[in-house]
This record gives sequence, C-alpha cells and structure tokens, in this order.
Amino acid sequence: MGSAPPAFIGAEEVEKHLPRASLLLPALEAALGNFSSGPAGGVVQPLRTVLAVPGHGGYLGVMPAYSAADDALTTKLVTFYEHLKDSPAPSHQATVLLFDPRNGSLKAVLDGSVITAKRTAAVSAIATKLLMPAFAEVLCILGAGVQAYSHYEILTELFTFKEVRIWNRSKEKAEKFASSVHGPVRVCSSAQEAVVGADVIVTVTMAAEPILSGAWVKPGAHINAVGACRPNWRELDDELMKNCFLFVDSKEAALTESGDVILSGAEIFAELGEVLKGTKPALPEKTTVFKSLGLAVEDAVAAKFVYDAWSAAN
Ligand SMILES: NC(=O)C1=CN([C@@H]2O[C@H](COP(=O)(O)OP(=O)(O)OC[C@H]3O[C@@H](n4cnc5c(N)ncnc54)[C@H](O)[C@@H]3O)[C@@H](O)[C@H]2O)C=CC1
Ligand SMILES: O=C([O-])C1=[NH+]CCC1
Repeated sequence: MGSAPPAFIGAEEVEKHLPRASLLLPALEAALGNFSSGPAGGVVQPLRTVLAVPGHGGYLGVMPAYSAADDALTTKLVTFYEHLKDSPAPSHQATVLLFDPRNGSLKAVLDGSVITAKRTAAVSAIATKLLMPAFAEVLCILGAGVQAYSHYEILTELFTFKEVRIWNRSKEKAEKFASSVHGPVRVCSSAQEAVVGADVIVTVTMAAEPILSGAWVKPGAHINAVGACRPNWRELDDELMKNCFLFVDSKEAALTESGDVILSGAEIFAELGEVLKGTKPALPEKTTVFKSLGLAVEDAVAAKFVYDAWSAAN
C-alpha cells in the first residue's frame, strides 16, 4: 500500500487554523533558541538559495529546514518581485512542502503566504518584547503592505501603544491601511514625521535605498528591520546601523544577504536565539535594531502548527 496522498492546505484553511500569529510564539521562541545552539539544538538549516530571475526583477528563494524538537521537515519556496505595480500578483508568494521526517513522504502542500506574513511578524514581536524600551508609547510602521498588517496585528495585540503611526511611499495605501485596521492610526506625510519620537519602529518596505535615518531615531528606540533582504538593498542608513546594538536572526544570513549589515559594516551584537537562551543580554535601554531576514525553521514551525491543527479537525 502506498502512502496517503498529500493534503493541500490553501490560504483560507491556513488562516482558519492559524487565526492569530501569537499562537506561534512559544514554538518560535524555542526554535530560535535551538537554531542558535548549533548542532545540539537539533535544527538543520542551510543558508537559503536565492536565485534571480533575469529580466523580470524577481527572485526565487528555496528554504529547507529540519527541526528535531518540532518533528518537522519542510521546504518553503518563496518568490519575491520588485516592481509589480500593474500586476494583480502580490510581491511575495510562497508554498511550504511538509514531509514526514521518518520516511520522507510528502504529507502536505501548504499555502506559504499567510505563514510568511504571520511567522515574520511573530518573530518581530519576540524581538520587540526583549528589546523595546520600558514604557514604549509610540509604534511607527514604515510600509503599508502585507507585512505591515501582520505586524500591526500582533504588536497591538501584545503591547499597548498610545499612538500608532504609518508612513508609506504612496499615501493612499497608508490611508487604506489606517481605515482597514481596528484601532486608530495616524497617517504621516513623511517617514521622518512618523519616526521622530517613536519607541518601536517597523520597516516593512520593498525599498532598496535607506528610508530610515538614524538622525530621526529617538535614543533607546527599538527597530524591527524586516525588508531589504538582498546584499545591495537598504532600508536603514549607516548612521543608524553604526550607532545601534545589532541583533539578527542568523549571523550567517545577515553577513550574506543583508545590504544594511554588509554595506554599513555594522558589527553584529547577537542572534535573537542567543538572547532567548540567555547567553547574550537584551539591552532594552539601548537603541536596538533587529535585522530580520526570515529563517526556514520559522516556516517549519508554522507549517507543523497548521498541519497539526488541520489534521485534528479533519
Ligand atoms: N524578514 C522576513 O522574514 C521577511 C521579510 N519580508 C520583506 O518585508 C518587506 C515587506 O514585504 P510585504 O509587506 O510582503 O511586501 P508588500 O509588497 O506587500 O509591501 C511593500 C510595501 O513597500 C512599499 N514600497 C515599495 N517600494 C518601495 C520603495 N522603494 N520605498 C519605500 N517603500 C516602498 C509599497 O508601497 C508597500 O507598501 C519586503 O522587503 C519583504 O522582502 C517579507 C517576508 C519575510
Ligand atoms: O523569509 C522569507 O520568506 C523572506 N524573506 C525575505 C523575502 C522572503
């Protein structure tokens, strides 16, 4: 007898079984710690392969991971395209393949776009909890796309801000964001207006040049730098990169993929997993940047969570 055919779990089903990104927090915290523990942590994850699609401004990322603690073996395939202005396709699209680690059988094909939005925001929330200043009052989001929504949702669920501000390159998109989310959001006309005085800043744009200047940043603020995942792309300027304590998801990835890290020459202080394990301090009173690139093990954790919930319901 052959093994059962793989399940296909589309975006709506993923959303149904993962209604809030915060459901992933305990498993993601453990996985980040395991990732930063080397082979003893039981995470096997090579640096992702990212290939350019010449002439189309696109990239295909291949992200395999195995996590012993989660009993999860996955590969995410993610495409991201720089200039899709007149296309109905989203800039990022993803699929996650989930295998049975015992025998290699394919168990499920899951929509990866919702997973990517939620696990990325959940990891930023973990960084924020550890690194933001005490009594943070103002949240600022630069960018108004998919990640802006998922970051807004989890950060306002977990923390209480007196004010949330948004800036986007096209103001209409920022206004649409402000009128779609549940709480009050102030739409700002410039990135500087949004950033000055903010305690927590999230950069979630497709920018390839800096959109956040260190000169605007309040000392002690925490920044989740989520965009700029190519070695020649930037969201943060040198002044900020050189005057912050820099935390990353993966040192190897940051030194290979992050233009903000490579081109500024900024020194990496710690991986987030090292802080979670207690081998490096968090320094919430300092100006901190968490440079997020996205780890395959985060997708493994999220896909396993969704698959287990889906299996229990089917
Ligand atoms: N660290 C991680 O794990 C992940 C990072 N990302 C990154 O997060 C960023 C946001 O992703 P999504 O929200 O899915 O993209 P999106 O396409 O939905 O939104 C991008 C936003 O950036 C704005 N934008 C585009 N070009 C810009 C420019 N040159 N300057 C300023 N703003 C610009 C757009 O108006 C839009 O509001 C991207 O850089 C993406 O690669 C995405 C997934 C995972
Ligand atoms: O981790 C991820 O899926 C991505 N990081 C940057 C683009 C997509």
